[in-house]
Amino acid sequence: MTPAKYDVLGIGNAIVDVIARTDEAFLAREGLAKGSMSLIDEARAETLYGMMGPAIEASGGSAANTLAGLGSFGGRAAFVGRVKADPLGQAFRHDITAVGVDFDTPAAPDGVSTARCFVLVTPDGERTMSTYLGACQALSVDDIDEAAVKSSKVVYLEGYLWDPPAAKEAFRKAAALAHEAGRKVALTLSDSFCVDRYRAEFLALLRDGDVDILFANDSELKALYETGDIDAAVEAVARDAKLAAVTLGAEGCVIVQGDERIRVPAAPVDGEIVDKTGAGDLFAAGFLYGYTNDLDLKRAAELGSLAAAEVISHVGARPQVDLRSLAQGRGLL
Ligand SMILES: OC[C@H]1O[C@H](O)[C@H](O)[C@@H]1O
Repeated sequence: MTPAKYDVLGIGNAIVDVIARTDEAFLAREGLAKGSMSLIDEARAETLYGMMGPAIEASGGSAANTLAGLGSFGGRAAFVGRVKADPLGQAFRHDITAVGVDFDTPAAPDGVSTARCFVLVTPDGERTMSTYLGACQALSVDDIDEAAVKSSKVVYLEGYLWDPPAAKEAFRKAAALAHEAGRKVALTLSDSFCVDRYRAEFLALLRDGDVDILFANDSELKALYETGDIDAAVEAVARDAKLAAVTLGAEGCVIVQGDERIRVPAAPVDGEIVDKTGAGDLFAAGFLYGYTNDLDLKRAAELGSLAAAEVISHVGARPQVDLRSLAQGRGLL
């Protein structure tokens, strides 16, 4: 196999987050299920924005957050996703390339605007997201660069890609190309409601061997197997997935490979939990950095836990410190 250019090539929705604090009463009034991601249209996006308190805008998007984290660890990453040639699209491109991630997907010159995710953060740090997909809906198979995919150790795909109509074909093409080249395919389940929408397809991807590494949090995994029992869900995923990294919030994580279970505690958070947005994305960043740089699974999970703890200590889903230095300071690299 030829040497890889990238550790990870990620394909995902290119989104700018609009983040504001809120309270439980607002969520209830607006019919928003706490902790979930729901899709909204442009009219609803404008209404919601009008009702939100003071907000900050910051680049987001689940897979993009993961790649930004991977870059911060010193990994080599590329992103595929669609923005429009508008100010938010330019900001998204600036932020991801500024952390060293290659992003060559051209911006759509016209049509709907760059995607926005309205992130409402309650006092307990939980985030509730409403996403207007905008320009992401134009992502298609034509955006998949065969050479880049084949030259990446891992192709990382977000479950949210099942929402924009043409993106799942891009997803399937990238996965097939990666396997043709002897590379690995990773999938994050993204959100328990997303799992509810596409459960059968996600299970088929696992059972057909289209996915080599699965990322899920406890609610996503329980949704996948339609059980309230996380231990039962872990045993089920052990049968279906070659390798799974399951995050369990304050309980840390468990890495599942055949009969092996590697449990790693949550890393301590510096101060209080401010905003849980991006916790799973940054866990995946650390894990994939370790995995693609030949560290053992336990160390990879420790890097994931460290990155997740950093991102929930502040507002926004991208790291605010150099993760490589942080990991070196903790003796993990
Ligand atoms: O996982 C968090 C991300 O999901 C949504 O896609 C938001 O953009 C946010 O940054």
